[in-house]
Amino acid sequence: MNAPVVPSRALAGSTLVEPVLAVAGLRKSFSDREILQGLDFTLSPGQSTALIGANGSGKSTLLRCLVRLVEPTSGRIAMLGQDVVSLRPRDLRRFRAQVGIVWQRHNLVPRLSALSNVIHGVQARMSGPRAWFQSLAPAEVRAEAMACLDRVGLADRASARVDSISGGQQQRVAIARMLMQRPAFILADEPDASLDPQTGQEVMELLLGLVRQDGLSLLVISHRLEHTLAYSDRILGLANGRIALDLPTVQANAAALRRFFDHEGAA
Ligand SMILES: Nc1ncnc2c1ncn2[C@@H]1O[C@H](COP(=O)(O)OP(=O)(O)OP(=O)(O)O)[C@@H](O)[C@H]1O
Repeated sequence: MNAPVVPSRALAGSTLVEPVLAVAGLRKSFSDREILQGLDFTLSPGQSTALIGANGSGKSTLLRCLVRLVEPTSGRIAMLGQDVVSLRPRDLRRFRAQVGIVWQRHNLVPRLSALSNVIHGVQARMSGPRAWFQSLAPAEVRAEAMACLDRVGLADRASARVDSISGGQQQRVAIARMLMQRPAFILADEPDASLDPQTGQEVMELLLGLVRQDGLSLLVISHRLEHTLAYSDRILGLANGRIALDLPTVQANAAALRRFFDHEGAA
């Protein structure tokens, strides 16, 4: 039987803070390979947490399990006050609408404008043609989409076709689209991959700004050591199917982290 998730309270200064995420005994197997071998951790709200580990250590699997894009084999997940594993399909959809996901590949519609793509983000909250077509979107949705584009520094490219803007700008449009969901929690799976160093840095800065200025919580996978050190408050390291590292970023030692990136602990 699964252990109940009792969100342990974390002390932040003198205030008791409810975790935004509590994971207990999380396991995931593919065929006979157990990739996640019983993970336990909690995250406090309003923090940026970096998830690191060697190729194949299970980072993406963990992220996907948190929103049940991959079904956990066993274990408990409490996120944003929801018992995620027990959610039925309709409630699962509602829950997912509160979680913004940023992928390495952003799946924008290339021939549509940046603004139209951002408007599509409202589908998490609204269905039908009004969520699909810029011309049918209510004025308040269009205004909110413009505000999201402005938040990512692209208000002046609203009418540009997505296939005419740079890779970094496309990633920003994807982040603006995700903001249309009004998420409370962001999961980001290598948002800085396939971008040049400067652009990757700008995207990471943007995500950290959402934590610092907008109070969102972020769990971000990055293969770049310098980004992990610069853009997180806490670092979780996966190795051999377990959480093998958990420390505040200010205490991190670059050489010790390097081993996680290079070879340590594929599952
Ligand atoms: N749907 C699946 N079916 C079978 N095996 C899978 C599936 N998804 C992932 N795996 C395997 O699980 C292991 C962990 O994969 P995962 O993508 O989670 O690792 P990762 O740490 O994110 O790797 P990377 O850093 O290379 O992206 C890998 O061996 C992978 O091949």
